[in-house]
Amino acid sequence: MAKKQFKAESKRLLDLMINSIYTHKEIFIRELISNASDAIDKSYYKSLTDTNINFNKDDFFIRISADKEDRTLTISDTGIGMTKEELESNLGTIAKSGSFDFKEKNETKDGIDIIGQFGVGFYSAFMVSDLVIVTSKALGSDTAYKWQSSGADGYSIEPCEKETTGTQITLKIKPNTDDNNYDEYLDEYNLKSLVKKYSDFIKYPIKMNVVKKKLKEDSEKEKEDSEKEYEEYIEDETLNSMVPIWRRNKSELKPEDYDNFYMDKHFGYEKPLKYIHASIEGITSYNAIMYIPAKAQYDFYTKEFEKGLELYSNGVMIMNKCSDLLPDYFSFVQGLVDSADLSLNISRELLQHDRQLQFIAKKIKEKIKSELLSMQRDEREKYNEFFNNFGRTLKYGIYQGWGANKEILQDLLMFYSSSEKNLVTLDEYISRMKEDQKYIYYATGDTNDKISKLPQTEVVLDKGYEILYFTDEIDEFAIKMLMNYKEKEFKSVSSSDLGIEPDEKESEEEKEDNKDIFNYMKDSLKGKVKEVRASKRLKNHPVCLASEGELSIEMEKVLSAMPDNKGDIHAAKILEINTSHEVFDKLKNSFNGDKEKLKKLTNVLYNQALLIEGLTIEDPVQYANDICELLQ
Ligand SMILES: Nc1ncnc2c1ncn2[C@@H]1O[C@H](COP(=O)(O)OP(=O)(O)OP(=O)(O)O)[C@@H](O)[C@H]1O
Repeated sequence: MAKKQFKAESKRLLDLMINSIYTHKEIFIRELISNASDAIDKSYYKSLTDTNINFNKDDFFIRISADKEDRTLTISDTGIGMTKEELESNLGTIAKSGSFDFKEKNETKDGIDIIGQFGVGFYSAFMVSDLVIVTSKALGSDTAYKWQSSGADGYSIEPCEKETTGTQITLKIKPNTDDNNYDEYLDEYNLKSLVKKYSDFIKYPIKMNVVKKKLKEDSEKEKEDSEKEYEEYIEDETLNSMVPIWRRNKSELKPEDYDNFYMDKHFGYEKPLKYIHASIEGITSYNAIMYIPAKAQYDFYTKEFEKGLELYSNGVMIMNKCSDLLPDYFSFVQGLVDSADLSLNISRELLQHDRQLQFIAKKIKEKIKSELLSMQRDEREKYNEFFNNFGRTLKYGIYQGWGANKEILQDLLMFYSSSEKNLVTLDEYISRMKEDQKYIYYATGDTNDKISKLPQTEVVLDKGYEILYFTDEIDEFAIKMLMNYKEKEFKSVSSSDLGIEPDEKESEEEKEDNKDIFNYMKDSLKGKVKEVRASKRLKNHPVCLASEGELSIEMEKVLSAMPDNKGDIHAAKILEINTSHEVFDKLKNSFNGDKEKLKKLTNVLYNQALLIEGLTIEDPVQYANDICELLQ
């Protein structure tokens, strides 16, 4: 029997494909099962238009069997089969997809769709086997044919015996190597779990004869457990569950069903906080089930974490983690998407630039947002829990996108409020703003408690304005990207211009009087502050720091803590002195009498202001010495 050569480019492609397209060899099983499922779809489809063909549901199935001794794995189906010519053209030419031809010729009816639209899947068989034998009998044909090939050297076709219509593919599994344990493709347990993993929702039964054990009849009652005897028997088991939960009607499903599915899929070990079920019919149709986990995954904040949703094409899993379906700021979402409309090209593993996929991703993003917003509105406790776990990810989303994600994310943000003593949304803040209030005020610090004691907050609180507490490092950076919310600008309580008129204005005369002393103090601090001036915000405290310009003191703190910090990032600091405080009288007296003492007082006050801000003192020894001397 003469061997035919694969078409020239096919030969190269075959080699490339076997060695590089698929990262996991085990997916060959998914490919062959989905081809089998397609072939059954085609039979079903023919039966819709040809009254001579009866489609009896029970006659259609896929069967897997493994023979360890022979090292063969066989996947057979009762689908449409292939004629000699089809074997030749479908399996002899890589990248010629028979499914695609079929689809072109026949309008899709009755929701039947065909998974394969690109012609490389079958060849994945060569990743695990060095001989592939396909015997096939086409629907309505009397003769069966055998196609066989051991890879790039070509293939042969000859007539053979086969009783039933359909296709049987036998793979001679490769011997084990140091790197690959091919035996696992002959192992019953492993095959079962691969089918579960990749093809659980194929709509036809995938059957396998499975060895089971039962108690021998006479061994049942009398004997002790250890003495009981078992016997093996064979059961024809259906390995897949066939109807995926996401294709079922929402009204049939209970919350427990979603929770169970979450656990079954090992998305997490705890009940999810929320499930989202989306069924979209349109130019691009898809079903999605997504979950907001109750807690961040154990590796969520590590480099190893991989975001993404499982991607199915018509019930066949084509990607374990499709990262293109989720923006980074929703990376905590878990779940899956199934669509029959994905135009798959080259490989099921290379989908990135697919337009349909981008469309689905956009819709999914909007759906997640609207579900989160309704949780925020109707289930505030739950939302708070969500936000405590994942709020930081949303804020990073605003920061990383340089504000581009503002529209989608800003309403999801929450901050602790000085007046509500709870997390509030920006919209809620705005709704409570006083008539004369120009800005959305915020204060930064390590904890809510520390912020509540900041001297800078006094004047804002005195005006009856609410303050948002920023305790996450990212907060102020994210807000800088937002710039404003509903046309209200954000303003740090430490900024030099608060937009609040003080009750008692410093008279021009006083200003002139104090100018010299403040200049002296500034000089004695040797460039550490940009200015020393009378504070308009302090009530009870003698001193505080304010900042001028884009970089705040809090941002300086965060940036200085970065590993690549060179110590050159400094906010423009202003030392504010409360001129109504008795400490100021001491400063004035020293200025007129003992300038050395004023230097010490200035250094102490400056360092106190640093401490209040949570900054470190540059020279603690000097600070301690100055205090000691002043006490003497
Ligand atoms: N079990 C089968 N029964 C009938 N025809 C089959 C079977 N397996 C493969 N074929 C035919 O061989 C063609 C090539 O298969 P192959 O898996 O390489 O590509 P495909 O299924 O079209 O696309 P995909 O890359 O998505 O699998 C198929 O389109 C189909 O016509």
